[in-house]
Amino acid sequence: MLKPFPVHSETGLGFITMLRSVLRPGVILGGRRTPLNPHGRTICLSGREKAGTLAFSLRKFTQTRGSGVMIFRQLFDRDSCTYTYLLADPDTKEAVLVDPVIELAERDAKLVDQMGLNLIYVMNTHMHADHITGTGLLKKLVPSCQSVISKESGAMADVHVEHGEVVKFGEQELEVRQTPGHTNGCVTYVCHGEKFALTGDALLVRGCGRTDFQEGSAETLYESVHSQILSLPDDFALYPAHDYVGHTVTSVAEEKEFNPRLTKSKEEFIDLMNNLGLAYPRKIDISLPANKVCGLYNLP
Ligand SMILES: N[C@@H](CCC(=O)N[C@@H](CSS)C(=O)NCC(=O)O)C(=O)O
Ligand SMILES: [Fe+2]
Repeated sequence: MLKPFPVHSETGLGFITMLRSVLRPGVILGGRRTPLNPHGRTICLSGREKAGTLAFSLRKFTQTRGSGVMIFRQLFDRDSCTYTYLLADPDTKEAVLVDPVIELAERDAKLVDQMGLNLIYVMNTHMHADHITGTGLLKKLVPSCQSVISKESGAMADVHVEHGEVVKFGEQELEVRQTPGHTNGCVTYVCHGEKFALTGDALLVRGCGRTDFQEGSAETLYESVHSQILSLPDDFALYPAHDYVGHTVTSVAEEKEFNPRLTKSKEEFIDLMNNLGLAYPRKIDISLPANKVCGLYNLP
């Protein structure tokens, strides 16, 4: 049975307060209270949902879960369909950006400034092949921040992280989990306190990263995703680095049930991934050399 996944709040209202505001007393379906959307319209439940499945995403400025509070923003690049994440500790104001895009580095720096945050790390989940990372430009725009990427990526950075290490900003923590297969340097950043993971291109919503370049391996990806991501608790939210059809977030439970690639056997998965027949990313020839030096290459 799916459980609702965590909500990352953007208004300063607590999780419970927000849930109360969308739960209308007395609306029960199949023995469960039925959430309404903020406009008061009942969400229509499919057959599967009526059987007890309800997954929904509500997003506000800050989120309180237990004693943990984190500022969480998901930002989007329409050209490369990349998600960039801004995470911050509201008490110390320390912030990190994950997977920024060079064309939108000024947008990201402006948001950090407007929110009064102190950007300490600009991080990447892997060496991207489809766009130039905003890391180098952000380091110019916010000189005090440091770049972060995995040691395995082979890319230049101020800080190289390895499996099991923890990135701290204020009281917030991200565990580094090595999830190779899309590239050999891919990592997933897991936030246990807020119950979510930033999966990069290892796991996409109802999909996964391709494995046909950058030392990709379908077998390795299958093992990484199952052992390091889908082994997290069912209600962990999973945020990808890309989405091409409009999804924003998923959960461990959803992907274990609905991912059309990763619910297959390992042999079927390898066969599928080795026959995707995708065109190479348009910008691969400029992105890889630039990202090897954390996007500092030929900066304007
Ligand atoms: N059309 C895009 C590239 C699309 C693409 O290859 N995406 C990658 C992630 S970026 S390295 C991927 O792994 N896709 C998985 C899939 O199943 O599509 C462009 O030209 O940039
Ligand atoms: Fe990628």
